[in-house]
Amino acid sequence: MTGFTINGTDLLKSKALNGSANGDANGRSNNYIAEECPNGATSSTSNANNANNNNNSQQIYVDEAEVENRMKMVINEENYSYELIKEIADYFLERTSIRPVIGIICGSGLNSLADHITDIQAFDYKDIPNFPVSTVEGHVGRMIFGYLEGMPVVAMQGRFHYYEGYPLAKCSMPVRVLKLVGIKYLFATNAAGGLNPKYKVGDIMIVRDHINIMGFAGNSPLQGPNDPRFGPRFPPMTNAYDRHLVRKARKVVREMGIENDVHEGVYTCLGGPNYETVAELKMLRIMGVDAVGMSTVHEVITARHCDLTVFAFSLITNKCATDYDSSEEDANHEEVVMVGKSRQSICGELMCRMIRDLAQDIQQKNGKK
Ligand SMILES: O=P(O)(O)O[C@H]1O[C@H](CO)[C@@H](O)[C@H]1O
Ligand code: HPA
Repeated sequence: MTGFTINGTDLLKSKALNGSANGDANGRSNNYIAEECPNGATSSTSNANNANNNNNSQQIYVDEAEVENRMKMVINEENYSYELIKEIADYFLERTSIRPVIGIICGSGLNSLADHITDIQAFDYKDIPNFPVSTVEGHVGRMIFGYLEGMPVVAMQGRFHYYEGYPLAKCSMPVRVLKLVGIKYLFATNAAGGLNPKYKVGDIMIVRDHINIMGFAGNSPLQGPNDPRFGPRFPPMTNAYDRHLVRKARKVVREMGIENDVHEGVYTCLGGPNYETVAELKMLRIMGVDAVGMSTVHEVITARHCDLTVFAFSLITNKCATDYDSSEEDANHEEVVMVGKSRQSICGELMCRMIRDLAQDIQQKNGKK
């Protein structure tokens, strides 16, 4: 966690070292002295202890209320508080009577997935209070409520990426909004580079799992104070992509007769916006990555944290070059969007059939109750 410093003093560290929010057992308040050691390291002592403290360190008075304020600022700016997210959810709930069960995120060039939705009510991101705006070509920037295969759904035509300048928590904040709107399932889609040599441009990869490389570097959408109203501090990720929905997708793909163009694999998200070097792609392949993009992973982590059931697929929009003499063209976003558009009908059909099948399951389950 960064951003909690005054004059180089780590406020969070000071707070943690100095006891409860209401003062210590001896009735001392939690205002305390933080010491900035000459070597740049920081240590803290309580106000009372410090009277006897006679070393060379520079002393800085740290106010408990100020710490709380700073924490709130960071939570609101980067993580969005539960209350703020609820306000955004209420904005929709007050304006539409549709109560979606499934949330869909349309990837680059895949806006048309939402064309299958009927009885739509659309909200431009720019009109939604406290909502970010899409800045990437191929992402319309609209939230669409309606019905798909008879199921109430909500679709995001446009997502937020880290490279746009949004922190990860803000990129995936809409997932929490959709949770509070009432969805139970998240269907995420993306455009991705095919790293598995068997993948062709235009193929689909059902996401079986992901590798959270940004998480390896300590960057997570769940970073910061945890609000248990969303989920636990340490959520498991072993069933991140629901195994029943993966099985269902296999069946649907067979029914569609497209099994030769569809794979199951591992996705990873890099920060972007640059595409990868050959050396990076070689490393990712060794790690077991099949498709690479710049989204989805943080959305799925956020979705699993708040107990949504997740299904995701990648449209392979380009082949990644893993040697310097490769004849593959350099990746470029125009091509990514173009391939998305050229494969919109197959991606749309997969989505519709999955939702039709899932709707039948849900009906059956409800019938049995
Ligand atoms: O993941 P989506 O949003 O589909 O878009 C993918 O396509 C863009 C790069 O061409 C990046 O934003 C990458 O993440
Ligand atoms: N790399 C990263 N993100 C992408 C790619 C790629 O090759 N294609 C589409 N999104």
